[in-house]
Amino acid sequence: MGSVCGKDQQVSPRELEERVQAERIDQRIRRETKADKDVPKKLLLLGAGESGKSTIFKQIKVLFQEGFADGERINYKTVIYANVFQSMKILLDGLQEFAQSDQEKYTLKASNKAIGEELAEVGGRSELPLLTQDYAKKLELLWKDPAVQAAYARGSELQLPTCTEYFCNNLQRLSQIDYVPSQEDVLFARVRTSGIVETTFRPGRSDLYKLYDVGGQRNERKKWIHLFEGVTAVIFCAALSEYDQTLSEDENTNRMVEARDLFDWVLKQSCFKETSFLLFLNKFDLFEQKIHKVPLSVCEWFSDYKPVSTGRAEVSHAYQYVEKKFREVFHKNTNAGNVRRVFQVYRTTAVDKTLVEKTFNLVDEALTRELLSRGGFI
Ligand SMILES: Nc1nc2c(ncn2[C@@H]2O[C@H](COP(=O)(O)OP(=O)(O)OP(=O)(O)O)[C@@H](O)[C@H]2O)c(=O)[nH]1
Ligand SMILES: [Mg+2]
Repeated sequence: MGSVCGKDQQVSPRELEERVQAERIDQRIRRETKADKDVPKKLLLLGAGESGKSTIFKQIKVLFQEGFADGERINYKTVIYANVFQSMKILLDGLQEFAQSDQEKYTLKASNKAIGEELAEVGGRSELPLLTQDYAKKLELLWKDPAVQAAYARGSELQLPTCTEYFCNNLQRLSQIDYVPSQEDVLFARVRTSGIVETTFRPGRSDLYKLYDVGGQRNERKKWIHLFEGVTAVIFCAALSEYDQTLSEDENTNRMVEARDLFDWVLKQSCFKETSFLLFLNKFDLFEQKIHKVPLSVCEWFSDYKPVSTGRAEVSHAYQYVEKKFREVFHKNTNAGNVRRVFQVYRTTAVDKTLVEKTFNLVDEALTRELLSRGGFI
């Protein structure tokens, strides 16, 4: 705000008094925010399995820390290879199941049958091999086989990892002798989180944050409770595109319904009465593809959804509907008078670095504004 007295200006006593007052507030903000900058604000990433929490966590390292060094990326090679072999094994098992009702559509080309048998056996081993160029050629033949593509189109019924298409479209590159995974490959690599991981970061010149990532599958959730004290904000991830999928740990429960019930449960926790909630409606890239093929109403929570049109307008209409449903859950659990519990919804694609950076700038802005408002500064 600068000096209270301009050189050439005539200032009335009332104006002077206002300026002195403003300068005092400014000084207090500067003092207190400087002290606060060194005390990390606690952020929890919560959400069901495969909603994208660890991918957001990895992006923090890429965006606000040193990224993944060569050595760390090389360590991801075995994870990526395991993702590839397991994806193919799931697709080949799926073929067998689907072939029972449509033999012709779900049978491999005669020239690929022997390769299919070999790779189904490899994919089932507990110790998976390295992806040699020979394996990559065979996997590529299978991936392009119309029967495998038909099974992939029904991937929602198969518990296929989200990264299947990304890695299967890059088999040649992945199998080069000197292959070192790129930062993007690391973001797509799927490892189920078990336990709790934490990191401290500062986006730009802003506040210091401590971010916690947890395992989202049901058997992991009992560990969450140890983190619930002193939380500035919960980042709740829900995968938008999984409205037609069931849980990998319980094939009778729809993933979106699980996300709703989990969100509801987290909101009810007494430690979070005044905690801010940042809802990341994630996997938007996959949602916008799927919405044209699978009606939103297949999910029981969205049974009354009516599409309005086709194309981009429909994507946006469907997204807004889902956002509204989550907002209802938040408001059902939050008294109208509780202005302290800030709620923001973000449409995210966790594998998109630029978008995650923009989202975190918005998150930082929202949390800073909210903390200033709590301190009575604004
Ligand atoms: N295409 C796409 N893939 C995503 C997105 N977000 C996450 N993924 C992929 O989805 C898979 C699962 O993501 P994770 O970040 O491991 O999910 P999680 O919530 O940590 O899962 P748990 O550790 O089991 O709780 C990974 O292969 C990610 O690369 C997204 O927005 N778009
Ligand atoms: Mg995880």
